[in-house]
Amino acid sequence: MNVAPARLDQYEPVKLQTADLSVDRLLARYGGHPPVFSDVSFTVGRGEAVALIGANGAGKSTLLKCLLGFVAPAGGAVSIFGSDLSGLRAGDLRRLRSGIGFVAQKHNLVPRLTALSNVVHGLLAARPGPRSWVQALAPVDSRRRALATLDRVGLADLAMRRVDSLSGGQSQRVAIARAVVPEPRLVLADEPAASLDPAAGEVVMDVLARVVRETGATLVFTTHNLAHALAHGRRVVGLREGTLALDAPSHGLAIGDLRGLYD
Ligand SMILES: Nc1ncnc2c1ncn2[C@@H]1O[C@H](COP(=O)(O)OP(=O)(O)OP(=O)(O)O)[C@@H](O)[C@H]1O
Repeated sequence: MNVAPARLDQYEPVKLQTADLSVDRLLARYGGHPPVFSDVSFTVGRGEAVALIGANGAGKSTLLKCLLGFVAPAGGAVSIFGSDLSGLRAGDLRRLRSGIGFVAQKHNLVPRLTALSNVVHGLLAARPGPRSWVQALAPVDSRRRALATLDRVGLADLAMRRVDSLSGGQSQRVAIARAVVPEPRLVLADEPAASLDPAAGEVVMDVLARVVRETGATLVFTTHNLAHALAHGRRVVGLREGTLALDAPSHGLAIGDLRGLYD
């Protein structure tokens, strides 16, 4: 992989005070297994969109789990919104997580509920404790916000349809609406288009990137689709052989530059 050192040198790191997340010499492992990766450091600035790529098993999902605090670092540190996750108590970690929107490869919507109800749930889930009761007592406001968000992902017409009657691409757009309706400062997406056909995948990635950009939120998404990585990531971060092998602005990269990550 010959792009890594040059690209890392070229890249001007974002200033720490504007960072929404930073990963410093991160080492992740499961139990007594060898590390998934080590010495991974990068910073993502407020409002940036970053694509995270790498071969199967490189550790992309593990890295997202570290960012959410579901996998504790075995070495190094993860900071989100300026807080070192290792220093947070469980309640504070839960609160921090509730400020992060998450889109999974397979949507985790409630199939028997309408698209609208699923998006309303996104609002309630983001307000743990007594405030969720406040929302529950103000369903008109919640439904109005949820409907406006469904409109932004192009699904206002299908708001009252049960999710189990929607296509995979439509469901994934509902999942995006559910993730962004509380206006999170950070959105993480783990292969959001991977289970869709190419056309639906394009639509989902376009919608995700646009809606996140419109809210000014920061986006980190994993993908195996290198065209999606270059089109929707302002930066591309690559994992290979257990460490960071690429961190570069996407505008100077071509798909061929990324193939070395998969050798
Ligand atoms: N809960 C777990 N317990 C033990 N090992 C795990 C666990 N989750 C993942 N791994 C291992 O960690 C490594 C990285 O997995 P991870 O899912 O993070 O990779 P990935 O880059 O997201 O892969 P893919 O592109 O296939 O989704 C793999 O070797 C995987 O088998």
